[in-house]
Formats: sequence, structure tokens, C-alpha cells
Amino acid sequence: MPDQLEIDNLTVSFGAEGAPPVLDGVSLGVAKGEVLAIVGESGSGKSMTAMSVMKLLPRGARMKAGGIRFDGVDILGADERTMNRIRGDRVSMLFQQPKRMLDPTATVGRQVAEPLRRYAGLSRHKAADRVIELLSDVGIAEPERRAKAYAHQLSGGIAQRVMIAMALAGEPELLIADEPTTALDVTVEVQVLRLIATKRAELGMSVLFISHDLGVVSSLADRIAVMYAGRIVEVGTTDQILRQPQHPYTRSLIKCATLARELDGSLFVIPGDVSSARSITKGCRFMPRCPVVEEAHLHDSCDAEEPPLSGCANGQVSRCWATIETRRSA
Ligand SMILES: Nc1ncnc2c1ncn2[C@@H]1O[C@H](COP(=O)(O)OP(=O)(O)OP(=O)(O)O)[C@@H](O)[C@H]1O
Repeated sequence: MPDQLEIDNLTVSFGAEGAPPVLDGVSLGVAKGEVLAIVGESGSGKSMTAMSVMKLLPRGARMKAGGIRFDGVDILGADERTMNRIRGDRVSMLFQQPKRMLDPTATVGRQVAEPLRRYAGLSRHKAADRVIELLSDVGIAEPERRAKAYAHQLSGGIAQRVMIAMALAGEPELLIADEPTTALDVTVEVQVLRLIATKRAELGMSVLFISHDLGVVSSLADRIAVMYAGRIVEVGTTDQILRQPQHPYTRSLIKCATLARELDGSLFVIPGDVSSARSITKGCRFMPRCPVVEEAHLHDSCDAEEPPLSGCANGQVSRCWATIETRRSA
């Protein structure tokens, strides 16, 4: 059965012709009911991937190649009417700054009711009742009182619960969550992650979850895709990625993750800078920061040619010459 969401060789650029793409040949699939996390440092292309699925790329972005299909619908070829229906009904999105996403001039109740009236065609009265059910369903105490509140009267955690209520109002088939807990403190973050996991199980929806932190996604994701400088560098089940990471970048991200920090109390930062990596057109983009290139004596290979995404028998794939060498000699 084909995946519910299929991203195939997606390439996106900004600026002058010939500028290095911000997404370079990204291919990913999300099966129905699956949680796929995309993880990588800031600037790796996670949000661009998510916005491409919603066909909401910023002005100036050029899609150069590739295709996206959602439940068989060609997203890139779809007209605005089809896209509005998909966005309003079948695919919902959660963002990092929930308070900024809410309209400061309208009550919570009015904002949650809006999609119910517009897409589900509920009467004002029925929508108001449904709003209270939805707010209560996402764990908001005193939903009648909260429905009358404005965004500035909510904590970050309650605002994100309101956004989740809005996102789930139409019972979407796919939820795209772009760093939805980054602005929240740790206790609230855990609650929101649990809420997303519960709702995913209840509704049987798929989730594309974006984060810079492997620790955050470890409890929620079925599979993890690791991105670096516009490229997918590793994909595997959550267990494979956390227990047997193949790519040195994934191993560095594991060291950076909150879970690892909590265990040994130290903060790890990957040495070097990601900013120029996209303009590396010949060799491995991670090579200037790679901790294994010297010890594996692979400098020439890594410098000469970008490694392909290549797989183990268990389905895990990664883009690293050292891993390919190890597999070859095993
Ligand atoms: N409007 C824009 N104009 C030009 N370049 C952009 C624009 N938006 C994003 N980019 C480029 O695309 C790259 C990928 O951005 P993206 O937002 O997808 O990264 P990300 O992995 O989601 O990081 P973050 O967590 O910081 O959002 C950025 O490094 C930036 O250089």
C-alpha cells in the first residue's frame, strides 16, 4: 500500500538561479497512522519540508523538482480550492509560538468555532457546544471560562492546547507539528506530547513531527528522519536511530538531546558551523564537522563525492562513507 504522504525528490531554492537549494532531493513517506519525526539543527530544512506539504512556501521560494502526494492527491499540481479543502479539513498544522498564532482580538471560543462553522457547517449554537467539548477534550479545565478568554490571558501551555483543539476539530488525517513544544517549559512540554500521542491513537491520524531535539521526539515517533543542510542523512525506526545510529551527525544529535543532557548533566554542542554546508556541492556536507573522517582514513572519499543514502537489511538508511565501508568489510 502506498504511504499516505509521499514526498519525492523535493528540491526548493531561494534567490538567484544556481543558489544552493535549501531542500535538496528530499524523499520521505509517512504511512497512515504513523508518526514520522524530522530532526536536525536550525536551518536544516525541516520547516520548509512541512510548508511544502501544505503548499505554503514563503514568497521567493522556487520548487525546482519533485512531487508530493497526499492520499494520492498531487499536492503540487492541486489548485487553491483543493488545497484550501485539504488544509481546512484533512491536514492540520501546529506551530511553535501558539500565542502568536491566535488572533488577539477574538475570544478563544470564537476562534475554535470558526473552522467548525466554515468546514463542518455547524450552526452557531452547535459550534459553541462543540467548542466546549473540544476544549475539555484537550484537558482544559473550566472550558466555558476559557472559551471567553483572549490569547493574552492564556499561558503558553493552555494556548498550545487551544491550538491542538483547533487543529483536531475537523478530525484531520494528518497533523503536521512544527516544534510545537519548543516555547513551553519541560513539564508542560511532556503534557502536550502526551496529548498529541493520545489524540493520534484516538483518531488514528498520521503525524509529521518536527523538532531540533531527538529527546523530544523519542517517546512519540515511530520513525525518525535526520536532516542536515537540506538533505536527509539518516532514516530509521526510533529504536534504530537511538540505539544504533549510523551517521556521525545523528550520533552528535543524540549527545545534544535533552535526555542525554539530563542523564550526564552536561551540555554538548556540535563543533563547527552548519551555515556554509549547503554550498558544498562535491563531497559530504557534514565532513567539515565530522568527528570520524580522520580516524576512518576516508578524507579523500568524503571530499570527492557525496555518499548516497544506502541501507542495511533492516530498512535503516544513512548517507556516510564510513558506514558504507564498515558494512562492506563486515
Ligand atoms: N524566506 C526565506 N528566504 C530565503 N531563505 C529562506 C527563507 N526561509 C528559509 N530560508 C532558508 O531555508 C533554510 C531552511 O529553513 P527552515 O526554516 O526549513 O529550517 P529549519 O530546519 O526548520 O530550522 P528552524 O528550526 O530554525 O526553523 C534556512 O537556513 C534559510 O537559509
